[in-house]
This record gives sequence, structure tokens and C-alpha cells, in this order.
Amino acid sequence: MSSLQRHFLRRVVQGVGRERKSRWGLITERKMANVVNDGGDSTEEIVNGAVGGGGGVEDVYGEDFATEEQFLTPWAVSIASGYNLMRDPRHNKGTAFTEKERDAHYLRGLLPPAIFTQELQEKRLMHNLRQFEVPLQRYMAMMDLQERNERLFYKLLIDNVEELLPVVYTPTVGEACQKYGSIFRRPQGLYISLKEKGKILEVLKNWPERNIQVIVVTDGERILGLGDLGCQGMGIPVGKLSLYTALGGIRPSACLPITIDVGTNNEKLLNDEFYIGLKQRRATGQEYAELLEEFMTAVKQNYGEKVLVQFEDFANHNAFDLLEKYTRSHLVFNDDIQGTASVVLAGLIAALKLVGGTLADHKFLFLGAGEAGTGIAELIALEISKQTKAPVEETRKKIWLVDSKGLIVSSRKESLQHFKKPWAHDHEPVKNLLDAVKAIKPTVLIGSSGAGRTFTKEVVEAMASFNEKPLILALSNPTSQSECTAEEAYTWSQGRAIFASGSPFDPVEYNGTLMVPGQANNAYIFPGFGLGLIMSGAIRVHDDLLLAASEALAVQVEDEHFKKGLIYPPFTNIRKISANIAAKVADKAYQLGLASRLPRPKDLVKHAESCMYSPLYRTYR
Ligand SMILES: NC(=O)C1=CN([C@@H]2O[C@H](COP(=O)(O)OP(=O)(O)OC[C@H]3O[C@@H](n4cnc5c(N)ncnc54)[C@H](OP(=O)(O)O)[C@@H]3O)[C@@H](O)[C@H]2O)C=CC1
Ligand SMILES: CC(=O)C(=O)O
Ligand SMILES: [Mg+2]
Repeated sequence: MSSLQRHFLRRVVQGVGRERKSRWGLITERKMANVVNDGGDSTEEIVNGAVGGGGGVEDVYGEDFATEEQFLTPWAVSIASGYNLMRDPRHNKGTAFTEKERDAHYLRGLLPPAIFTQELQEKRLMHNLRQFEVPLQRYMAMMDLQERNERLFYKLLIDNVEELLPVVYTPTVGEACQKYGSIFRRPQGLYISLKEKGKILEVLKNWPERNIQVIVVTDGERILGLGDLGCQGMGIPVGKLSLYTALGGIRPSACLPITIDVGTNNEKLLNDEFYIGLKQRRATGQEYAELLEEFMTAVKQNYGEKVLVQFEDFANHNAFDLLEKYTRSHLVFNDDIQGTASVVLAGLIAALKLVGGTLADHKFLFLGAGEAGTGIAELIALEISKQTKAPVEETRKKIWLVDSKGLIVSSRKESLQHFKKPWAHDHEPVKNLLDAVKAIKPTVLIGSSGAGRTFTKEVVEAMASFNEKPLILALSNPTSQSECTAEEAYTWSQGRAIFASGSPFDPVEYNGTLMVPGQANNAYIFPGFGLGLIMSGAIRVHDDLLLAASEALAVQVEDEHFKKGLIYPPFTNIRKISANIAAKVADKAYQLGLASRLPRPKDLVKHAESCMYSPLYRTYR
């Protein structure tokens, strides 16, 4: 301990400074009192160096000297500048601290003398990232950067979105979740497990930020198409929220990733010594419902009515029920059911420019009748119903779904889960996808099964045999679970398919033409959708807001994109796209009387843009 620290410590003990800022920062009397009460020795003794743990290093806090039975308080002096400023990711600028800031904030000597601009830092980091050949190494480097220098992390992500989205999001985030136990360094969000039952409100208060606007929560049971990853699903809320900031402009401090750990049924994880979650099988039924109820109540109590809770990657046996239960009491949104529906509907509306006709003129077949499949199907049926004025019960008949047991038909109705029942149309049983394609002859084929390689050559060839331009969406994530690759879709359809996928594929050259596959991913929707809800002070989500988001996205596909075969605009313009989505969503919320932030701004696009977080460095006095 330096003489200055000793001097300061003595003054606090003597009651001279109750709370005082110095180059060492802020020391509070409360923390000092802990030393006296819990350390076992008086602070004066400590200050005088009477207590020492040996080894020549003074045992300032009495930690080494205490016996194993004695209780210690793990206290720390909080320092607002100097070394700790560089350890604070929200304020750290690394080599970009200016000369003036280095003087004013006791940074001299802690940094090498060169001063970089943020642009130069970005260039250096991108260069370094590109040296890693293994995607997971890039992911870890990005996570390290987020923990070190938050603004630089977001600057990189925003400026290089097409290159870095596959790193912080699908497909790499899937691998990161699978290995989360091994790569875990620091908590990036809150873990709420069965152990916290009865004290969830207290747990929420442990999070350092108070003004939370968006929570993304998972229970880890259906992580992408990779199944039950238990507590390791945390990578998903963390990744989604980084997109809320980078793509939608929500302040990072307003975002809270949460994983609810009710156990896992994944045997591999249960037997893994490095597994970071509860080593028990999943709680179900009342025990599960009670924990979720406590969580949802605590969230509203702690953050108020207008915090947006996004359910992410829950298994469908809980997802639909949770959405149904909390949609009337909370501002909730299920990304897999609703966000996916909105993004796919947008792609279909845009694709009409390439394939012709109206939505009602098309016939849709899904492989996969879970959250994504039935969520999309319902929104398409709703949109057709709005356009044609036909009842939704009628418009649903244009849409067919196949699950693991075959085509969903009326003879199966009794045994179907509730979310599949509306899709049980009259038809003889069909056991597999290929036969379903041949029997239904859809114009649009959508994969939402989580099972890879299921759009076989025969399936794509069949689609191409009765469609001039078959529309094929392989939504399943990550890439390993994609129903087919872009190259397969183009090759097997002789270059006629209009193709988009959940995880990105590189452009493909087919017969001398460069075919560019789009990315049909809810990442186009949820950041702008959330921004629209927040900026209008919406209190509930409504299907019409999802339709508004779809329309807002679809109109942003331009001729130059269509010419390449794209049905989504490129991610490079995503902030502008998100601002437009936010504006349309907010506008609809005002129209429906769901918005509470009054008066309504005149120019909602400008307002959305002005609300967005900028990652540029701030100047410190
Ligand atoms: N691109 C995007 O933006 C999004 C992509 N997804 C992806 O979609 C996939 C599915 O997600 P989600 O709907 O939530 O999952 P669910 O578990 O809710 O649904 C999966 C459905 O697929 C069916 N299925 C599974 N395997 C097969 C198979 N081999 N043959 C036929 N049907 C099969 C299941 O049948 P059964 O009911 O009989 O078990 C079930 O109906 C995931 O890979 C996920 O990553 C999800 C959300 C957004
Ligand atoms: C994209 C997404 O939300 C999913 O695959 O689950
Ligand atoms: Mg998801």
C-alpha cells in the first residue's frame, strides 16, 4: 500500500472523509467499516502494518491472516479513473485516449505512447480477426473485445456487419453455445436457476444496470436447430442483444441477457465435468410454470410495464403457452414464432415481384410444423385474409405443413399438438416430404424443421418441375442444419430457384451467372421491431405490428437486389432498414392506441434514427 493510500485510509478511519474522490477514486465509509467489522483486526492496525500475511506483502484486508472459520467481506476500493478506467469496457478507449485524457485520468504510463483513432483501432482489429481461420476463435476474439472496449466492439460490428454477423450470430454462435462451458470467461448476462426460486427479484437487482429496456431470455431447450443445450444457451440472448444494439440502436446498458436454468435433458452435458448449469433433468409442469411466473412478475416489478421481454429458443411445448399466457399482461414477443413469421412474410411479399401474382395465388408447403413453421403459416394466412377479406379459416387452406410423421391432415387431428390443429386439412395421409411436394405442388417450399439435408435433390427437382421459379427457403440454423445449401438449390433447379436461408451462404456461380442467396433470418426484424415498441412506449405486441414490420422490410428491397435474385436487402444498410421498420411499427402502435409515449413524433423515421446508440467515442473532460 502506498503512503497516499495509507494516509487516505487513516483519514477515513478517523471519520475525516465520509466519501472522498482522489486519484485513487471513491472510497466509501461503508466499505471501510467492513474491514473493521469483518476482518477481525482494527483498520488502524492494518494501516500501521501490524498485520501481515507474510511474503513481504501486507495483508491489507486481513484476508491471509484470518482463520478458515472467520468471515471476510470481499471489498474493493472503487476507482473512477486510471487503471480501472481502462478495465471498464463501457468507458475504455484503449490506445485512443487522447493526450489530454491521459493526463486528466491518470493514464500516463499505462498506455504505449502512440495514439490511435477509433478508425485505426478498427482497421487493426479487423486485420487481426481475419488472421483467425477457426470461426470460434473469431467469436472469442469478439467477445473479448466486447468485454474490453464496448464502443469499439459495436463500431466493428456496425461497420462490418456482413462479415461479422456470422461470427457473433448464426452459425458460429451455435458452436459457441455447444462449447460454452469450456470457453466461459465472465458472465455476460444473468443466470436464474431453480436455486434462485423465491428470490428472483433480488437476483435481478444484482445486475449492475437499472434502466433495462429489452430482455432476451431463453431456457436453452431448443438452441437453434441444435437441441437442448441447457444453461449454455446463454450465447443466444447475448448474441441477440448485441444485434439489438448494433442493428437496432438500443443502448447496450439497456439490454439484459437472461438464461433460466431448470436443468437439461442433454445426457452429454449432464456427464460433462465442465458443464456450467444445473446437473439435473429439466423441471417441468408446475415447478417450471412457477419459476417462470416468478420471473415474469419480478421483471415487471423491477423494470416496469414497458420492458420488452423477448422469448428465444424455448422448446415449442413451452413457447406457445408462455406467449399466450403473458401476451395479455406483459410486453412480450417470441422471436422464433413472431419475428420469424414477420421476416419470412416480408421475403414472400418482396418475392412476388420475381414470381408474380398475389400471395393468395400461391401455395405454401412447410417442412417443420413447430414454432417457426406454424408462426409463419399463421401470419401468411392473416395477411392473405386481410388482402382478400376471406376468413382466416379459409386462407389457411393454401398452406400445408409436414412434421416428423408426414403431412398434417385431418385424420391426424386428434393426436396433434394444439398449434398444429388449424393446419390439418382434408387429404389422404402422406408420409414423406417428397411425396408431399408431389401431391401438393407448392409454389413455395419452406424448411423450418431444424433437420439438415432434408431438401434433397429429388425434392428440389420436383419443385423445379412444376415451377418456373421455385421459391425455396431453408430457414434452419445453424448452417449444419440447413435443409440444403445455396449451391444445391441453384444446381438442382438449373439456376431457377429463388433461394434464401437462415444462416448465410456465399454467392454461387451457376453457368456463368453469379447467384446471390439472401438470408431469411429474424435478425432483420427484431432489432427494428423492438426499437419501434420502445420509442412509442408500446405496452403490448399485436399481430398488426408484425405485419407492419413485414411491409416495412419488403419495400426496402430494390431493383438492384431483385436483379441478383435477392428477396431481402443487404445487411449493410440494416440501421436504415431498422429505423424504417421501427417507424412503421411505432406508427401502427399509435394507430392502435398501444403507444404510451405522447405526443407522437411527427417524423417517426427521423425520430428512430435520433434514438439510436452511436458507438463513436465520447470525449472525457
Ligand atoms: N431463420 C430464422 O430466422 C429462424 C430459424 N429457425 C430455425 O428453424 C428450426 C426449427 O425451429 P422451431 O420451429 O422453433 O422448432 P420446433 O422444434 O418448434 O419445430 C420443429 C418441427 O420440425 C419437425 N421436424 C423435425 N425433424 C424433422 C424431420 N426430420 N422431418 C420432418 N419434420 C421434422 C418437428 O416435427 P414434430 O413436431 O413431429 O416433432 C417440428 O414440427 C431451427 O433450426 C431454428 O434454428 C427458427 C427461428 C428463426
Ligand atoms: C434465428 C433464430 O432465432 C433461430 O434459429 O432460433
Ligand atoms: Mg431463435
